[in-house]
Amino acid sequence: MAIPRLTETERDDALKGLSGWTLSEDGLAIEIELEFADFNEAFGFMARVALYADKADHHPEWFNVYNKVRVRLTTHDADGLSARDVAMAQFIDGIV
Ligand SMILES: C[C@H](O)[C@H](O)[C@H]1CNC2=NC(N)=NC(=O)C2=N1
Repeated sequence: MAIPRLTETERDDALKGLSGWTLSEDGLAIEIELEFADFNEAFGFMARVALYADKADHHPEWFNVYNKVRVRLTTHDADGLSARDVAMAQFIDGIV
């Protein structure tokens, strides 16, 4: 399903409303590095995001080592950032 890509203005406005996220070098994704108390907390976070992702049919690209989780959000079907990425980032901001 084709999902519209955000315009540059929409993208920059969206980033202003998020906390801790940065635009990737290629401009196609937003990224964040999160640090938790321990692995248990980190994995619990990942479990919550996984349930959101499954429901939203929108999946993060992420990397976890012990208590750190790096999350990259992009919309493959849009070859760039879409509203789904912003919604997921807002969800993540709300639970960390
Ligand atoms: C078939 C399935 O609905 C699509 O592949 C969904 C799955 N999850 C997805 N996740 C992300 N990040 N981008 C997508 O374009 C996407 N598309």
